Amino acid sequence: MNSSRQQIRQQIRLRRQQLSDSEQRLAAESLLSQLQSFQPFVDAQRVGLYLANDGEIDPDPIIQWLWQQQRQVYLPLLHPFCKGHLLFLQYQHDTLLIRNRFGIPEPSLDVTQISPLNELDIILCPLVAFDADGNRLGMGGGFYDRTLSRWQTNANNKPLPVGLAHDCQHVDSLPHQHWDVPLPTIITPSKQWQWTIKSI
Ligand SMILES: Nc1nc2c(c(=O)[nH]1)N(C=O)[C@@H](CNc1ccc(C(=O)N[C@@H](CCC(=O)O)C(=O)O)cc1)CN2
Ligand SMILES: Nc1ncnc2c1ncn2[C@@H]1O[C@H](COP(=O)(O)OP(=O)(O)OP(=O)(O)O)[C@@H](O)[C@H]1O
Repeated sequence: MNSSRQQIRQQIRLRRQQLSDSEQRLAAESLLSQLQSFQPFVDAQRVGLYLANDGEIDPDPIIQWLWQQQRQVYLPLLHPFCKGHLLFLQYQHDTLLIRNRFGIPEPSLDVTQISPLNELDIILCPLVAFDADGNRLGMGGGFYDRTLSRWQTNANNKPLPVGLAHDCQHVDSLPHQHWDVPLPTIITPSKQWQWTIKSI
């Protein structure tokens, strides 16, 4: 089970790393257009995002649009004490970014900039692969699984998780584990995938 997760991870990571710069730019612009017709995104004031790494679809056009619209953007920071957990800190033009141990830029720890998770309206998540049932395979740290594990039971059902991916990250089916959190929506440059998630 684990080795096949690992194999899929490697295969799909390679696939997205091989996209050219112009394919990446086009994908990123198309993704913003898709989101602009997704109502929960249009209504969101506080949005969790990420900075592109490893060939991930680049949220930069989304971030620029949100800033223009005076919405708030939050980025993940690896929790300094709580292994495997993320904090979300506000990202503004002048936010100081420092590379984490994976080489991904993240805001430096400033407690005044932290948002409680359930005060984010929506969280746009990176992923490595997704399948026809909305199962998500990530980089393997379990960070987003832990972050999203309680969204459905939060009183306000926030934040709404939405996966972002290139079309080539879709696979027929993924082996999943009990801690995997299926996503109700995944958006690619060409399509909005929606699933009804059974309430728990
Ligand atoms: N852009 C982005 N930011 C993110 C994530 C992500 O998937 N994408 N994360 C989502 O969880 C968290 C970071 N998780 C990550 C987990 C593993 C690796 C990684 O490159 N692993 C290497 C091994 C590195 C090592 O162990 O030193 C590898 O698999 O090659 C990167 C990020 C938080 N920030
Ligand atoms: N909700 C959780 N509570 C405790 N441990 C968890 C939870 N979710 C995942 N884990 C642990 O994290 C490890 C990695 O999980 P998994 O391979 O599913 O990560 P991933 O979804 O690929 O990564 P990520 O969410 O960071 O993008 C697993 O070994 C699992 O034990």
